[in-house]
Amino acid sequence: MILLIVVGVFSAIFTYLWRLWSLREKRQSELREIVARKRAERDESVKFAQKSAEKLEKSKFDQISVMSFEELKENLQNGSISCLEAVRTYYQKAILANKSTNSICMFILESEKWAEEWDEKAKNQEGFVKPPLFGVPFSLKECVPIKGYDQTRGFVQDTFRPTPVDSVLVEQLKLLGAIPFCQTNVPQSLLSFNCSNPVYGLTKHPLNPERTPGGSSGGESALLAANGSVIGIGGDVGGSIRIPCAFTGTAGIKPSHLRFSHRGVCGSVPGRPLINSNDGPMAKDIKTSIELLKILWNDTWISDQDPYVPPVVWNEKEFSKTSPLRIGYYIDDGWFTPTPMVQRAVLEAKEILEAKGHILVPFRVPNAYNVMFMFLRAVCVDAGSFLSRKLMNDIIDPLLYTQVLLWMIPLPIQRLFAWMANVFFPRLGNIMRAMTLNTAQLRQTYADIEAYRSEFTQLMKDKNIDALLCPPTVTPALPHVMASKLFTATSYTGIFNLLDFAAGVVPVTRVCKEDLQKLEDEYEEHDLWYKIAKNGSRDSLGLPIAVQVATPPFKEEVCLRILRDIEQDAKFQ
Ligand SMILES: CCCCCCCC/C=C\CCCCCCCC(=O)NCC(=O)O
Repeated sequence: MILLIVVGVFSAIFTYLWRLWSLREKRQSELREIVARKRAERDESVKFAQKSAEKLEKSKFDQISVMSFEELKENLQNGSISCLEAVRTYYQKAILANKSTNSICMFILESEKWAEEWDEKAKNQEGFVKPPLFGVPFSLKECVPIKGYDQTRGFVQDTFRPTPVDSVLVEQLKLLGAIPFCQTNVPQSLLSFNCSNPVYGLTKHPLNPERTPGGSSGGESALLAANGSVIGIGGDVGGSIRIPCAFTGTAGIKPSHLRFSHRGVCGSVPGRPLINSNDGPMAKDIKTSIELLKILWNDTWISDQDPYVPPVVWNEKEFSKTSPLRIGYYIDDGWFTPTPMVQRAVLEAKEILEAKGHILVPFRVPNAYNVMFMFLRAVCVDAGSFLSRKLMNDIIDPLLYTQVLLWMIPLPIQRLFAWMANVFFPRLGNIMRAMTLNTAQLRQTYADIEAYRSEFTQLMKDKNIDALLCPPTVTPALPHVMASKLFTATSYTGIFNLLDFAAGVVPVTRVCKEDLQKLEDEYEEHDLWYKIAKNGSRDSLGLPIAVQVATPPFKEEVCLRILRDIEQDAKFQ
């Protein structure tokens, strides 16, 4: 009798598990079919762009392909090249860049027609005045809403659900004459700084296919670095513009969150009120982003569309001041010591700024140990359950396994691990306590973030500091698999989302032999994360290294002025 009951219970459990497994397998095979359809659609879009590009004369391609953003704009304005020629040139350049990087999700098929329409207006419409970005092609991170295209964020379940309207930023760029011509790749969920997802695959660093171009705007950074685009739009919740730029030697800025509209913009986790994200420009240099932002913030068009955006226009007076600034700098935030190459870059940028007359003073990040804790708790507002649920209903990208595994551990067990980890790996212990257990804890963290914002900005005021200079992350571009394991290296970028500062990066130098020697001799492996950082930084000779500049909200012009000052004299090539 007992035996029968035992056998019955076991077979019931087995049947239940078997059904669950079969359902999952069925779902996975449906998802794989969807991926195949989406990839076929992408291949078609590449063919379309290739066919269109072939219609462009080689001499025109050679002429346009070497133009900077400024030159492109000028030549389109004076009519020596047409919008269609510019777009076709960038189809060709992007296809080439995509071959080595896999950075493109989709070409925007209407871009050819939009270019023709602008050319037609310029030719035949009486009294037509060319808008300032007339015919300039630009690329878009896949999650930036553009009408008629998916924003999957790397989730298979979100394919074939095209968005019905453009984001305010895309609408503005189009009105100003710019032509969105392709969407670029992201990591699944966006909450990572590698760049891989089951829909579009793995994006590779243009200088080393074994390494990541960063994330989550990694398709943008790879495409720009491989000369496939002249300007792109990325998005940043914890470093997603700045880390990809730093890894690939490109430049970009995340403005404070109220300088652009957020209407219809879908980030990684919706509903995280105190970790403020923004879209922002990315390009080969900061000069290009400055030119673009001057145009976008020329008037109050954005706040006329979206009353939540204050009517703050470009402050040329602030940008073109020549008086010296007081800049706080640090090479270590007290949470994660950067590798020697990253520290050297900050010191070199400091010298450049001092040579330009600015005053650099050491700055210590207050309460650094708590910043990453607050950041993670306030990003994963629901202890990761929104993302876990989405991921469980999808094909999970292998590069996300570490993160997913951590989220899957039940909260009480996370706390138990935290207690044990405190003994041999205190930083992990700190992080394992980060997921919130209840709304009271979350409310307290919001209160702590608000208090931290006050403390931080007061400290800057007391020390009379206008801006901060610091590393953007801990290492050069990492091998693909290491990025999601080192998610706590986002302390350098995440802090400025938590503070809602403007923050941008410019490349300053490249990894040299002395850096690698110092890495071996001096960089200590206090725990597993340091070990990964050290390992990931080996064999990185020649990879770009950037610095980060941050300023309080609505001081983007000061941030850009400093980034420009660094860019002008940095010996980065
Ligand atoms: C038991 C502890 C579990 C901790 C698990 C944490 C898993 C990692 C979660 C977040 C990592 C934070 C990385 C931040 C990268 C930010 C990238 C970004 O800016 N994305 C843009 C966007 O989200 O829209």
